[in-house]
Amino acid sequence: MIGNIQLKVCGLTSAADARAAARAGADYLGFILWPKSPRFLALEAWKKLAPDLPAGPKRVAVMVEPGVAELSSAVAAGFDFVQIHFSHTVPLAVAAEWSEFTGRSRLWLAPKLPPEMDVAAAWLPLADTFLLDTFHAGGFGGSGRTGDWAKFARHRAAHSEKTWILAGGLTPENVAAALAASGARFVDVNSGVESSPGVKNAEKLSRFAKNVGA
Ligand SMILES: O=C(O)c1ccccc1N[C@@H]1O[C@H](COP(=O)(O)O)[C@@H](O)[C@H]1O
Repeated sequence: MIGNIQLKVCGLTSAADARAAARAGADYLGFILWPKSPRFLALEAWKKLAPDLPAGPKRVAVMVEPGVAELSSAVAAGFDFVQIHFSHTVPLAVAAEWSEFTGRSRLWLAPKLPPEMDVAAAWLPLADTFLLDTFHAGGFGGSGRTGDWAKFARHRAAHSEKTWILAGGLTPENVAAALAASGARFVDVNSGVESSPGVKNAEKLSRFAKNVGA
């Protein structure tokens, strides 16, 4: 926690970067289990890494539309939370299955929302936490592009019983403006604190944390 802001640092692939994130004040460490990501960490690699991770921050598996077997393997591997990115066209029954499997308190839903679309009312009971990332037609996350901060503020105000995480293109340079415009109390940073995909930059991380607290 930095001031009253919770921080997740995502896209980690090494223990050294996880320690740097923890030193910067991360409450959550994210590991991307999606093979198409340039920050992909295979589950076997995660299992080797886990004993060297810093104590304290919670561990988040980031997945894209997982099947139940895949989800089951991730949960069994010791993650505290599962963040699932998915197309808005995924049937509700599939999302309900994710929720039944993890329980709503461990599930972070990250719907891929076209600009004109809001979080569907039917998804809300499935998870306690929602992550709003920038829409980009060609992918699921890690775009490095900023999103619609007013839309985030609207969702947060309309459903204040949920935890809302702001993601998408956050950097040391824009995070203070993003917090002010969105009202977010929980941010997720990824490519904005990297030297290259999957490799974090300690100087950017500490500047990001400083600006979160400013
Ligand atoms: O980073 C990825 O490659 C990725 C792939 C698939 C799903 C999620 C992914 N990353 C998530 O994207 C957001 C924002 O990233 P960025 O700051 O715009 O680079 C973040 O939640 C990551 O967890």
